[in-house]
Amino acid sequence: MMLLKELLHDARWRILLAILSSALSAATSIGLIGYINRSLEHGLDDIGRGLLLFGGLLILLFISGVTSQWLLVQIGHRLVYQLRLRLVGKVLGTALERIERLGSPRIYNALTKDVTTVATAFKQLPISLYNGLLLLAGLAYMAWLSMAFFFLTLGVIALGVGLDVLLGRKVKILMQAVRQQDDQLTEQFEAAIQGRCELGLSRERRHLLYERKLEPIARASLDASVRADTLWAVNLNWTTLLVFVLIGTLFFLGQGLGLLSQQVVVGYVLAIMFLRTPISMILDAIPAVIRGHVALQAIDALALGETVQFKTPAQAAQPFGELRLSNVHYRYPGQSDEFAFELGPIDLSIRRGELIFIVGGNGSGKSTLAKLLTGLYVPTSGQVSLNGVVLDTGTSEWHREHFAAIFADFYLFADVLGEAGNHEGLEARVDHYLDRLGLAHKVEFAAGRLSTTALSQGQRKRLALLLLMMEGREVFLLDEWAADQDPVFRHVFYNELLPELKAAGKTVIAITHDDRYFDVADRVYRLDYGHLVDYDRATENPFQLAK
Ligand SMILES: Nc1ncnc2c1ncn2[C@@H]1O[C@H](COP(=O)(O)OP(=O)(O)OP(=O)(O)O)[C@@H](O)[C@H]1O
Repeated sequence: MMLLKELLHDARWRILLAILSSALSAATSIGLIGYINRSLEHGLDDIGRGLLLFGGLLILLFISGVTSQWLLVQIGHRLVYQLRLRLVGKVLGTALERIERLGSPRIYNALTKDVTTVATAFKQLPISLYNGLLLLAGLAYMAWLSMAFFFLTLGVIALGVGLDVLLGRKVKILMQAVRQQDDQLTEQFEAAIQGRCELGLSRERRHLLYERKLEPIARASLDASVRADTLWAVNLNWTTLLVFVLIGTLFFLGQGLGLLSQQVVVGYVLAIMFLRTPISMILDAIPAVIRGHVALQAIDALALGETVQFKTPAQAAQPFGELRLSNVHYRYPGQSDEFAFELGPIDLSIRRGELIFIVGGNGSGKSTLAKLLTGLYVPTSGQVSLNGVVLDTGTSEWHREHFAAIFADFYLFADVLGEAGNHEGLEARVDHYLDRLGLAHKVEFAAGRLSTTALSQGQRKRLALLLLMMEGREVFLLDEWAADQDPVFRHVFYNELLPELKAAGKTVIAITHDDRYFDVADRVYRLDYGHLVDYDRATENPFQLAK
């Protein structure tokens, strides 16, 4: 909700102007009805003056209506634009642990579905505001016609609103369920797309996904949606019924019992018939507004961080000197049971220009350690410091500025960025590395972009290495980079590229299992279920550790 409040605050002047022009438009509409009613009752004394007044009111109605709608439409679309940008900004500014915990389906749904739902709701708000003002003007006119009957009208309205509130609550609960089911559905959609090879091979797995996972969630979502819309349809018909109850009472009191004058009856009937449209438009808008509210709650529940800042950190990245870990422990958030993985205690110091290898079995904590070293995770206890500056939420961006990494689940961007954050003057170096990495025949570099990223896994990793070389960071972290390379290229990597990086003053931390090349490293460490120990190249074999 904070996000919406901020955005509404930014648009407060536009909103005020829109309310004023909507009020003018609504007052003019009611003025026109009053004028017609008065003319029916008293006749027209002066046709010229009457036409002028009627024409003037029509022009005012047109101008104020168009102005209010123009302003309100702008507010609605701007809100979508700002909401999208702020939300992506917040995702970019949120700690990696939180993003990993939320999972991609929830974030995708917030960025795509929730933003659109909030937008749809917000686009209803201006229309409802306009219709609400019309309704108020109509009620004021009714009160002026007959105060006694106006109180009766208020009683009928209270009956209508009472059911609205009651059903609105029920509808909201159903819509919250539908929203949760949306996340579960997106999870299954993701499985259907990402698991296409496995699903293509296994009829049983397709059956499981379609019949036992997807279909029950889709059906529950269908049932809840139908129930919500049916409840609201009942409400709409109840309102129509109340409108006719009001008109019937009016005729009974006026024509039957003679308690109301002809002018009051005709005025009321005209006003009620006129107000039927704004009333039904408001009621039509309510489900969309409830959905918008549910979507905003879903966005809030993500508990994203602050919007990312694109300006350079106050402290500029300085030459890398030393990375030090002192008594570092790390536990994944929310993991507290006895089976939870814990990294640490870890004490380690890595100095400029060193080539460090880390080995260890599956699940021993190598990737977790890599994220701690690069500042993507903040330790649960103990200290990580770079050039003596302790890593915390305030310094983590500055810390990260020193690193470039290729993780096991890396994403390959097609845009190439140099040290200055653009692609100017990179052509010769990119072409040189495309050639060295054996990709010159497959990939071209033009206008700052690689011509393709649709390559084999080993080739994609080579392109990732090229991007990393261009960024000019001081410390490289490579998580099992060579695992997907052929023997020839593995040799080039360990015997040519790594020594070249070291000679250029770069610091390289490589997670690897390639014991044939361990002699290239200055130091080799072994991770043993979260504990870091020195690895003895003379006596140990990394593959025994994986047992
Ligand atoms: N996002 C996460 N949330 C909770 N636990 C996690 C998460 N990621 C990893 N773990 C746990 O942390 C432990 C270490 O995982 P990590 O990925 O660091 O191991 P690794 O040594 O890199 O393994 P591998 O060689 O298989 O890549 C594992 O037991 C894993 O279950």
